[in-house]
Order: sequence, then structure tokens, then C-alpha cells
Amino acid sequence: MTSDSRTGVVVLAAGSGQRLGFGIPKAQVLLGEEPILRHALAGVVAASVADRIVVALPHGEKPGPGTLHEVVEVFLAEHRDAEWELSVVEGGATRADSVARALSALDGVERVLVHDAARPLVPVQVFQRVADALVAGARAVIPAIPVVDTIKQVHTSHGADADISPELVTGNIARESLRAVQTPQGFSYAALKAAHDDAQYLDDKQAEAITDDAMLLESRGVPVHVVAGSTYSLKITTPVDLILAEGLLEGPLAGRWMGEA
Ligand SMILES: Nc1ccn([C@@H]2O[C@H](COP(=O)(O)OP(=O)(O)OP(=O)(O)O)[C@@H](O)[C@H]2O)c(=O)n1
Ligand SMILES: C[C@](O)(CO)[C@H](O)COP(=O)(O)O
Repeated sequence: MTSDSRTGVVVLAAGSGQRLGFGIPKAQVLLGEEPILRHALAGVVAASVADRIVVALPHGEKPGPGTLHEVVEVFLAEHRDAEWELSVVEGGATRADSVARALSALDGVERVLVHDAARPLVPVQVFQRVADALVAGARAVIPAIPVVDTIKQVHTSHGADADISPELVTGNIARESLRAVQTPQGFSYAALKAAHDDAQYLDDKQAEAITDDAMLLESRGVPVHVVAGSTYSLKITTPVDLILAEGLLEGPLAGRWMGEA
């Protein structure tokens, strides 16, 4: 445990996985031989940062064989003697709704990590870097990695050029200061809860623009600290991500790779 005060971890598994396209909730899709959610829970537990874990499951899912509820029940049964507590909540219509519902079930913790089950291979070191930064005093901390591609700004071309291609370049953005942001994102519980409570009053367009939790804190003037993420923390969004994740599960290039995950 990183500290003696209580840390909660929210595991978001309530998404439908439209872009993955398996016709079942994404967290239920097998990665190797186990559902994505099971990998995510194993990662959280291996990092030893959680006193309490709350898993957001798809809205309307009833417990039963072949469900994510069952994945959680089996995981719990295998960790009967664990020191952490684990509970489930029904997720909401959007990621932010699911976070808000899970936060309500975590009242009493001092710090909270919000993690996408869709990032099932996050190394324990990343969880620990985030948790350690919170213990060191950060109210908000996110893991991120440098952007490797050249980044250009484009505009949808409506002129004659639209016959040639659908977009025109309007500028370049220096990538040195850009970061691709991952989860788990860590927060003071009180700060994140207050931000989510206020976010209820955003209109649909504003709510749609909020794609991570840190944005809510940034808009309230809370400094958001960045720690090193990992290429292993990729988000499974489309089928190619699942192929990449299965490759990572098999191991780092069969021993030929000498880098840090
Ligand atoms: N209503 C929602 C929507 C998303 N999520 C979670 O938020 C994370 C990031 O979402 P994303 O990758 O976009 O997942 P989906 O919403 O399932 O994907 P899609 O948009 O392709 O349907 C995932 O772990 C997902 O389960 C959630 O808990 N509740
Ligand atoms: C929170 C997140 O994982 C950070 O990269 C990401 O923004 C969530 O992705 P979504 O597809 O927009 O839900």
C-alpha cells in the first residue's frame, strides 16, 4: 500500500464497445484467454494501490452466467482473503456518468484512481507513479506518453479541392509539448467528486467535450501533474488495438526487445 490513508480505484467497464464491434460489452471480449475486465482487475490488484475498488458495469446488465457480473464474482471468489473491498455499480449512459456513479459508491476515501477497463495491460509501475504523486500532494495526476507522429491541423475542404481530398492542412503543432493521455488518472476524492457534481449542469455539447476526468479539474484551476505512462497502457478501441494487445500479452518481442514498457 502506498500510504495508510484510503485509496479507491474506479474501474470503468460500462461501455458498449461499438467501435470494437463484437456485439457484446467491450470489457467482456476475450484478450488472450480472459475477458478484458479480468486483465484490468488483475492489474489494479497487482499494483497494490487500492483499499477499495468499484467496478462500473453496463447499465441494465443482470447478474448471470456469461456476464461481466460473473467475471467480477469469479475474481472476488479467487481473492477471498484480499485486504481490499470490491463492489459493483451500474454504469451510466456516458463515461462521465459511469465515473459519477462509481464515485458515489466510494464516499470516505481520500484519493481515487479512475481507470478504463479498456486499458487492461497498464504496468503496475504506472499505477504506482500515479498513486505516489497523489501521496506527495498532487490533487490531480495523469499518466501520458509523448506523441510520436507529426501533428497537423486540418480543415474540411468545401471548395473545388474537395474533389481531390476531403481535408486541407491549415497548420502544424509542435509535438514536443504534446502528450497522449492514458489512465489510471488520480485525484483527491473531494476535488473529483465536486467537479463531477458540478458537471451535471453542463449542456450536451459541453459534456461531449469532456473526454477525461482531468479536464474537469483543469477547468476549476486545479494543477494537473503528468507522470510517465506506458505504451503497454494502450486503449482497446478498435480491432487492431485488440491484435496489438494480444501481441503485448505474448511478451516483449520474444526477448529481443530491451526497452522499458
Ligand atoms: N457509458 C460508459 C462509456 C464508457 N465507459 C468506459 O470508459 C472507458 C473508455 O471508453 P471507450 O473506450 O470509449 O469504450 P466504449 O464506450 O465501450 O467504446 P465505444 O465508444 O466504441 O462504444 C471504457 O473502459 C468503457 O468501458 C463506461 O464505463 N461507461
Ligand atoms: C480517458 C481516456 O482514456 C484518456 O485517454 C480517453 O479519453 C477515453 O476515451 P473515449 O474513447 O473518449 O471514451
